[in-house]
Amino acid sequence: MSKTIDTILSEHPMTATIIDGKSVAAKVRLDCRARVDDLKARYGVSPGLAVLMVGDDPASAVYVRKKIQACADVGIRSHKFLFSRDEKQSVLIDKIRELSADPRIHGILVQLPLPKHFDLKEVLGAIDQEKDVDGFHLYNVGGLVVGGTVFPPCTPYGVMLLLDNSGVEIAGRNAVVVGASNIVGKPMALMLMQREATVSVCHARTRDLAQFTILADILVVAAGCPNLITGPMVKSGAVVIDVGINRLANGQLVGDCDFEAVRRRASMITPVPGGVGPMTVTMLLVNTISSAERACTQVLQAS
Ligand SMILES: Nc1nc(=O)c2c([nH]1)NC[C@@H]1CN(c3ccc(C(=O)N[C@@H](CCC(=O)O)C(=O)O)cc3)C=[N+]21
Repeated sequence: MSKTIDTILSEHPMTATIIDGKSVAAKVRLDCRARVDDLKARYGVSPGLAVLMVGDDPASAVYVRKKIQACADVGIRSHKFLFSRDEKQSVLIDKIRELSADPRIHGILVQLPLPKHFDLKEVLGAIDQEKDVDGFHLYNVGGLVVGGTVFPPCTPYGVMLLLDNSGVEIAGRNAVVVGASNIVGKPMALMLMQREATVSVCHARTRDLAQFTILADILVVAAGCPNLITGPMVKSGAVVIDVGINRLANGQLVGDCDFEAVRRRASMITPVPGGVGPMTVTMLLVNTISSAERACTQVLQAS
């Protein structure tokens, strides 16, 4: 009699295949390049992204630099706007309104986190929803709830692409999301739900977290706690997506999983760095290009 997959898995501790975010990102960026060239040829338009950054948080500066470099790589114009950390909110909002009205700008991104005296809802609400390439405006969040949003938020969108690109079946499977932030955990859960996964959402402080994670066929961890997920918490053969980015005291960059231990249980795992991070930046490019394409075709329909 042939063995069930569960028997085979329990008899053979596995070493997970590494899901290479960099190489998937490179493939998607090739496609981006082609779409940018096409926009230029058909409409004489090159997509434009505005990146607004408040303060000089070193991590934010690194991410902003990566985004701007990625834009340059595929032919997207990027415009960076820096504000001092004690800038008035109204000055930032005026700039967002100006960019919202500028037809050469197709995407507006406000780098987060903002200093405490900013009201995040008001700032994000000032972004034209048709240019909200981060997908953080309430309109786009609502779209996500109903299914089929205009701009899926970049990190969970990138995770879905990694899963699809790796041939992971989603419908009917158990997905556990650890971390319920507005930018990763919540939209991630909604996207997995939309694809008919059975979704549980946990927190770093969930009691007996392992009781939930052990059921996951697909485990997405975005809690920002190094070593939160240890080997025994992971079901044999699970697909593990580590969204955490933590800088240790020794300067090392690690995710939320004890990578070596989890790797011996999982069938696939994303590394940190080189997993979800490169996809986040890439999906920003995808959203910006989609926005430019939409703007071009809308002009045609109107005339
Ligand atoms: N409005 C807004 N939109 C964002 O998309 C946004 C944000 N704010 N605030 C911060 C988070 C974080 N984020 C990352 C981008 C790139 C990597 C990335 O490229 N990581 C590399 C390594 C990074 C390194 O070496 O430091 C990797 O994982 O391989 C990670 C994280 C975007 N975010």
